Amino acid sequence: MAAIVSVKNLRKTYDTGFEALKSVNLDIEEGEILALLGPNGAGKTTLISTICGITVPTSGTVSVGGFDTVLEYRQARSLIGLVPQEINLEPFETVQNTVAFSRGLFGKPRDDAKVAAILKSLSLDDKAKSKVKELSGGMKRRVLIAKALAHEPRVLFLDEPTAGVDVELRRDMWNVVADLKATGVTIILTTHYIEEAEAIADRVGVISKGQILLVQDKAELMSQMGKKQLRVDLAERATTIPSSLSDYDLALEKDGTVLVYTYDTRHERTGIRRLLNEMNDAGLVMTDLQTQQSSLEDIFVGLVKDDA
Ligand SMILES: Nc1ncnc2c1ncn2[C@@H]1O[C@H](COP(=O)(O)OP(=O)(O)OP(=O)(O)O)[C@@H](O)[C@H]1O
Repeated sequence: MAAIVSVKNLRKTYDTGFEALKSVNLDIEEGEILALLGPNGAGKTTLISTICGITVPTSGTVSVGGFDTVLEYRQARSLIGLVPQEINLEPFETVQNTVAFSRGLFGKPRDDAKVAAILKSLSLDDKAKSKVKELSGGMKRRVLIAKALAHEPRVLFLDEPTAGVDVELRRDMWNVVADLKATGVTIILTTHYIEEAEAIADRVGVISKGQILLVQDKAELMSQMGKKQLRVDLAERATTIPSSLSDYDLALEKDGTVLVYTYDTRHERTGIRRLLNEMNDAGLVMTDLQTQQSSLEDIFVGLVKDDA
């Protein structure tokens, strides 16, 4: 698949001297959902607003649909829809006008049918004539998305779309995002919530302290999640792993006093019983054992901690 957004060596240092982005490189494929995960202050909003051309980069380039976001701002910006973190709607305006007005801002001709279709796709058709202030929080979030889609962008950025919303509304938003993807829109969302990335992303990027630490296919990350470890305390320190145990994914830790066996929980047989027998045959005496599961959360926390 071709990259619709290409970020090259992007740096952003704010006037305060704070380096919010440190040479970020990222390609976003057309039609994918990419979730950018990161702790508070990691630089997620800075990255999104720089890609969208709202924040000017200190150096580096961003292209969207082949257009440079600084040199060809208008063309690039017309391909982008941005759903901000904060609800920034005009309370006394109707839903329909809010969306139609936003379309006009991008120089698109008036098209009532198009606006109606966008509202319908977000189940807002029966609210078209309602004033924004009359809507529930969930409906307002849908209006924000409708507004961002008004000029028919090809790439939609959602900055923390479910921050502070209840579980039901979060799931509702996930369905909205999945429906949008089905229409061919490329979606980039930032989130604090690991389960959100798990639920909807095709790829997951982890950002910390202004750097992208990893961008990986979610299924691959999930397969790492499926890994479990058995940690066996040994009665005596071992210097090498006996060759009779070479079929197992084993490592020695804690100066040879702990043998760690990594296995895939999705396999029907873990091989633990056989391993313990074979360890016994090889003369390795165990004094205790524990198992631990690595999760996306562990991977994420580990990455962010290593970066500290
Ligand atoms: N206009 C600004 N001037 C100076 N520093 C800024 C500015 N905007 C953001 N920062 C700093 O840059 C860092 C990254 O902020 P950013 O909002 O991009 O992070 P984030 O990952 O989106 O965080 P959150 O999840 O809390 O929204 C933070 O330390 C923030 O204080």
